[in-house]
Amino acid sequence: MRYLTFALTKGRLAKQTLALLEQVGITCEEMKDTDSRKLIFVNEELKLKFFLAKGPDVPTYVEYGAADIGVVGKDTIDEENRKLYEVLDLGFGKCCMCVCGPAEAAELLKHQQRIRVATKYPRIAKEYFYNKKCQTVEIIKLNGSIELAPIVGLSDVIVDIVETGSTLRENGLQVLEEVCPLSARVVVNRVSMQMESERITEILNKLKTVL
Ligand SMILES: Nc1ncnc2c1ncn2[C@@H]1O[C@H](COP(=O)(O)OP(=O)(O)OP(=O)(O)O)[C@@H](O)[C@H]1O
Ligand SMILES: O=P(O)(O)OC[C@H]1O[C@H](OP(=O)(O)OP(=O)(O)O)[C@H](O)[C@@H]1O
Repeated sequence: MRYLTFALTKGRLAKQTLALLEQVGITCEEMKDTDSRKLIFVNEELKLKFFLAKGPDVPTYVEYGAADIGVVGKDTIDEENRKLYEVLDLGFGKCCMCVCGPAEAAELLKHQQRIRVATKYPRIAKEYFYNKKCQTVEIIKLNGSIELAPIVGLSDVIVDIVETGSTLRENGLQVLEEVCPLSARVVVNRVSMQMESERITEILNKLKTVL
């Protein structure tokens, strides 16, 4: 039997992903050693391999078949736009993609023809404003601390993830429009879905019973 490989997202989603897999008997003791520099982990009994990667790299590994299955945020799936199947909503990592800014920017969104939008998610932002059809946007790609942009005058608004809203509140910003709800999803390589359909379906069915 060949190994099935999982690409899991490092960081915020990792703990809940591992806990969920554990609930359905998919365990990997080695992976819990957070001090280790080891990158790939094996469960010989189940013939499974696991690795942790940066979120935006997970869809890449899955599209190319280097991983059969991935767990990644919906934001990253939409932004990366890779060829893969999105098969299951895991219901954690819940947050919302929003257009945010200072209260005054609400007027700009209604009336101003051209606005500047800072974001880590240029594709999602472009598509959102394109579908609204009423505005020309200049998208400015940033890599973090997006809330800074309207404060220092780099942009009028931002498109970013809001979870508790505390980052916005602490910086005098607010949600102006909601783009879409987000959560962690399971993605599957297109060929693996055909070739390993039985094993993958069994894993997905087990996961569904604990969601
Ligand atoms: N408050 C939040 N902020 C950001 N992402 C969140 C939040 N809550 C849930 N998520 C989800 O967790 C995923 C991974 O978040 P994480 O913070 O680990 O990555 P990141 O912020 O993109 O990475 P990095 O900190 O390395 O830049 C996101 O893609 C998103 O789907
Ligand atoms: O609504 P909240 O609960 O405040 O969470 C949202 C914040 O968390 C994320 O940033 P992250 O911590 O990933 O840091 P980053 O800005 O460097 O990406 C996101 O980009 C927001 O800034």
